[in-house]
Amino acid sequence: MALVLAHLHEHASPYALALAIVLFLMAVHFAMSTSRAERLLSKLSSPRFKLPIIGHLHLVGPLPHVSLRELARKHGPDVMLLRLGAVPALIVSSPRAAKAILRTHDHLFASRPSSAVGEILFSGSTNVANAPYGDYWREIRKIVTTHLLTTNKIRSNLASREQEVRLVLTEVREAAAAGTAVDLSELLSSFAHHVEIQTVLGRLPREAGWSKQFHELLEGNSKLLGGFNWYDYFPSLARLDMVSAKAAKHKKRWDDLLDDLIDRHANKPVEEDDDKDFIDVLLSVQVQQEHSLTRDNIKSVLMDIIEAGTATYIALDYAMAELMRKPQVMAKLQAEVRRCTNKGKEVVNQEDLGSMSYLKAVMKETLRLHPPGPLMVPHFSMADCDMHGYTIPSGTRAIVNVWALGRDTSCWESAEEFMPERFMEETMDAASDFHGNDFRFLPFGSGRRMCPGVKSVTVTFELIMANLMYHFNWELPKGSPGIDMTEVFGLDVHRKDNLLLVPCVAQHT
Ligand code: HEM
Repeated sequence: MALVLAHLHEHASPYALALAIVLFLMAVHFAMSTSRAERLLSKLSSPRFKLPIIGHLHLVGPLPHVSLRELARKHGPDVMLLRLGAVPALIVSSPRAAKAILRTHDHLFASRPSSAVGEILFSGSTNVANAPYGDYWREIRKIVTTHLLTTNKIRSNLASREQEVRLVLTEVREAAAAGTAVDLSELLSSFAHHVEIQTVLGRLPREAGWSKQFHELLEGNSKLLGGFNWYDYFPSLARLDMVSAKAAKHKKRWDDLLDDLIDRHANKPVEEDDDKDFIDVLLSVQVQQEHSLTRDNIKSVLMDIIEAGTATYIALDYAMAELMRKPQVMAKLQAEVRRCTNKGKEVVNQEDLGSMSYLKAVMKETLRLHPPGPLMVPHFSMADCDMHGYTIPSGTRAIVNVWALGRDTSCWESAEEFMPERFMEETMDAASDFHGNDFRFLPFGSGRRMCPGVKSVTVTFELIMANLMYHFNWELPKGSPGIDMTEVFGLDVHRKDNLLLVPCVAQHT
């Protein structure tokens, strides 16, 4: 390069020479910073068997949370470095390391890595979950937490939640009367998504077609964004037309639906503050110009909220599956719910839930064993930091294996067993919660990027579970081989098979 510059010095114009010098300096800077980051990362523990181009990707099986735990046991129980294609990733597998990333260095690790497909689907990653750390993320996160996920708003949405519960109960009662099985997975999925759709669209009358469209769109998201996607690890390939075109086509379908819904809201007057659904809120924020939100920003945030129903459904499905595998736990839960609810109630409501401590323990235990996002959403560092004697360079992706934390045998007794009692008052783990303070148990994450939906999910989970326990007894269909807990890894981790159960109306009601 120096020879080329000397040659240019003799023969080229001053302008070309200046340009060449700038390019040369940029190349030197890039090479130096890359090699510095590489040097720092190479000090971290890492599996030896790395292949050209794909790095360690071949060591990650179809259930990445499981393979990462096995690899961590051998190569880095706290942290290890994996080369996932072109991307170095810090795999965090112990409470101590999770605390370092999500508390001690939370301010440095609070960004998100960019994802080529996420950029297209969320109009430049302008949803809350994918937005890089900065002013824009702070603004939209504040809008979501102050207008949608407050205790008051959750309380004012209770009527619509209870209405969704009623619809589920009606379907289950019909199956009970006919003596047939219900597809509880399907029913819970539709319930959890409707709760979120209702929050977003509340003011519009329910139209059956939307639900189907949202369902298809969410499935599309899961296919494009789910799993250990190769295009996240080979960013330059992701820009190839094939992937981009698919994502752009899918995004167009989201746009058509959301634009229609936003237009309908914009053309209808809103009277009371309490009647405002989330689209109203976002539109009024836009009109008052409190924040510079574009329509694309609004659509990205709506997609986040609608997507969130999936994790709630997965938690409910696992809870019912575990209860069916442990009839004594189900009986104990039913006894509590029936004891704490007045006889003959049509719907167990939020006031009844307060004293149901075993129900709360069942939710915690479900999320300990089956966090719907076992690897959370990746974090991304914005500056160098020192951790356990290593310097982690800026621009490193961190993947926290919360599934492995929840099953760590050095932290939990009988770690693989579904035992809600561990979270009851008389035990050591009773004080443990999922609000991001116990680093053994992080189904909602911790720190600045922690899930803002915790309170909302808790109410939804408790309400529907209490009602299913209060009104019905449950059995497996005749000849059923039992509950299959085989998992599938996608955008979230869920059970492979749908849960088919035969309900029977409980006599006490
Ligand atoms: C069982 C249900 C749910 C689980 C297990 C769950 C879990 C998570 C996790 C692990 C994260 C990433 C945390 C991190 O990176 O540190 C997250 C982020 C997020 N969740 Fe949830 N979530 C659930 C339901 C919901 C609901 C119902 C909503 C809203 C209505 C919601 C809204 C969000 C948003 C907006 C983010 C992005 C936060 C950010 O990046 O700043 N989630 N969630």
